Amino acid sequence: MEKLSIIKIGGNIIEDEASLNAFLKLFSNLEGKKILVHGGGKRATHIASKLGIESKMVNGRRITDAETLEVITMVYGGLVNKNVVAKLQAMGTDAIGLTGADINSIQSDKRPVKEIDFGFVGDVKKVANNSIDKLIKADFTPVFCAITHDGKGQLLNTNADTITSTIAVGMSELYDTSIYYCFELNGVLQDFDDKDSVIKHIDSKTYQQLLKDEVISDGMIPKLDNCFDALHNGVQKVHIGNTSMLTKENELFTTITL
Ligand SMILES: Nc1ncnc2c1ncn2[C@@H]1O[C@H](COP(=O)(O)OP(=O)(O)O)[C@@H](O)[C@H]1O
Ligand SMILES: CC(=O)N[C@@H](CCC(=O)OP(=O)(O)O)C(=O)O
Repeated sequence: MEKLSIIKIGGNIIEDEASLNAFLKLFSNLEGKKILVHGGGKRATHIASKLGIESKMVNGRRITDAETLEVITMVYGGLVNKNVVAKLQAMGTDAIGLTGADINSIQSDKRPVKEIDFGFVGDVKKVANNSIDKLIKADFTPVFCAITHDGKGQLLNTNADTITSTIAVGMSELYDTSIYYCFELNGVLQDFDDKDSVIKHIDSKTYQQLLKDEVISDGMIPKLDNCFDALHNGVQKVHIGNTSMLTKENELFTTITL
């Protein structure tokens, strides 16, 4: 099978113009078939606050009422996505920006209300791998933002890490698929105060121990859950690290296996 890399960039990279440009240069030069997924949670929180809208997060997920959905649609689907696409075009990569509604690429169900009502948040149901593959085969580079739809006209907010793992699972029917979660740190850290204390390898067993020892917290827990979901469902390899892990020179990052 041909190789496909799915690369996700976190909100802190997007916030820093120099880091974003450096990452996009690496991404642009990366050989082989590739898909980019971006978040932008920080930017959404910032712009919402300028509009007088308070952001509420529960378990790392944004409570998305109708007003917040308008903000995230403008920020993820517009501002961030189109800037990234324009920068990639300037670097010679024929990028196409997408939400999950475009070419019906990612359908989701509105999250059912249990203890918490997350509002317009979607849990991914179906990835149109063959439609996405048409773009890839035509030599376009898809750039996805953190928005899906329910197929009935409703846009839904969906965490970018989850979008990454579910696209990767869908595409693994067609390609030998690897995920690269790029963020501002060098990888999953043993000691949060020592930025070089990267845990080079995590498997299901060591993950349970890390949880028990409270070495990982916050956004890292759903990120790792997404990694294991992907590995259980056909994805070959998952990596977490800073953007330079996309180069052959950097060997300091975390690899996740089952
Ligand atoms: N052991 C750990 N190593 C690295 N990051 C950790 C660890 N435990 C918690 N984290 C937190 O997880 C965050 C990454 O998750 P998240 O904010 O969802 O990422 P992203 O920037 O990719 O959206 C880091 O910024 C860090 O604050
Ligand atoms: C439902 C939900 O929480 N969606 C996320 C989507 C953005 C995202 O995931 O951005 P980062 O990768 O930059 O965190 C949010 O609105 O914050």
